Amino acid sequence: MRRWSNTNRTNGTNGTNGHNNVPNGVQQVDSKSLTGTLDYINRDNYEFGNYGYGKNHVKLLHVYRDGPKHTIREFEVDTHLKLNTKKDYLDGDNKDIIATDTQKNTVFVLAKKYGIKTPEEFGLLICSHFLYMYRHVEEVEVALEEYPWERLQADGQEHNHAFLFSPNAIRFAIVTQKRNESPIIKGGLKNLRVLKTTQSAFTDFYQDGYRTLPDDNDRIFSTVVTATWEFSTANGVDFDDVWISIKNCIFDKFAGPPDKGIFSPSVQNTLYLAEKMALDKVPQISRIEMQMPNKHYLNVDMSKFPPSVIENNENKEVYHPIDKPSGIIYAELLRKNPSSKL
Ligand SMILES: O=c1[nH]c(=O)c2[nH]c(=O)[nH]c2[nH]1
Repeated sequence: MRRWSNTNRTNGTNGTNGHNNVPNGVQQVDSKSLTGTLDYINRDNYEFGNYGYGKNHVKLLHVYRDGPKHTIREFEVDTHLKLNTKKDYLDGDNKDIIATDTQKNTVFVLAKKYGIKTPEEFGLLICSHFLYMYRHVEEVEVALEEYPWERLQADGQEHNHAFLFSPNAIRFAIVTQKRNESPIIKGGLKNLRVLKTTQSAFTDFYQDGYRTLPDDNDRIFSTVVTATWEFSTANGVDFDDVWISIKNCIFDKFAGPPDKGIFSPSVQNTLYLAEKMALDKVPQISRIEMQMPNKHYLNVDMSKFPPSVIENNENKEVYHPIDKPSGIIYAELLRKNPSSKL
């Protein structure tokens, strides 16, 4: 391996004979043919793991104008391609490379030609375009993240063309397709931060000499939900509806009814119940995975303060939010027989 250094020795003391960094004892040959020989040996010794290339964060706003009523969708799109040769990597031969700049253009042209309904459908369109247009493309992956625009309401009436950025949750989709195979369509949400002030406990967990955390019968529960689900079909699916339904399953199992709420014995149980409800409610998904970091709000021990400072030291008002460390709870739930629901 070449050693990079900032000294400029040419007298051979660095283990070379002073000419072109050829190791001592090696007969000097034409450097081009030596490189070629080494390449040949290396190709036999090594193989590629994952590889591919593409354009990340292609920003795109699409405006659909239906008379005075306008509808917008704004995305950041990543397109990744895998070609059926590696001559670009191995030989520096660029002939097959569909430039990442071309990939960016493709996103704009397809949005202009066909419009955008949902991130999932736009992802499917981009995948089929690349596979159809270029025989040497073996696999396409398109990841889309949507900007959370909501139509503005004025006096209870929906505005025709003004929108509010409402980052309650970020929607994303990932569509991958290999040549001659069906696409894999995933939908998801992230950054959905929620908190409740009661109806959460954590008790009866493993007791040994390492445990210091006491049982807590009434704690703050806060998390930032990430959920990813996989569709078993695209036929007749209303992808917007599915996204809202699954978000509502999370709210149902986290928050419960507005007056009484719903009791959570642990993050694990709440996560499982939300996933189960999503699989029950949305037959077109085959699996769902969620992550729920436990954003801790620690009780501040007011008993340490003297009565002259604080009278009622039974504290149910003041908590100390802790960023790190944070608990992380995750699980994936799958249908045992994926085709049984459809
Ligand atoms: O809901 C919880 N699950 C845990 O696994 C855990 N661990 C912990 O310290 N607090 C919590 N809370």
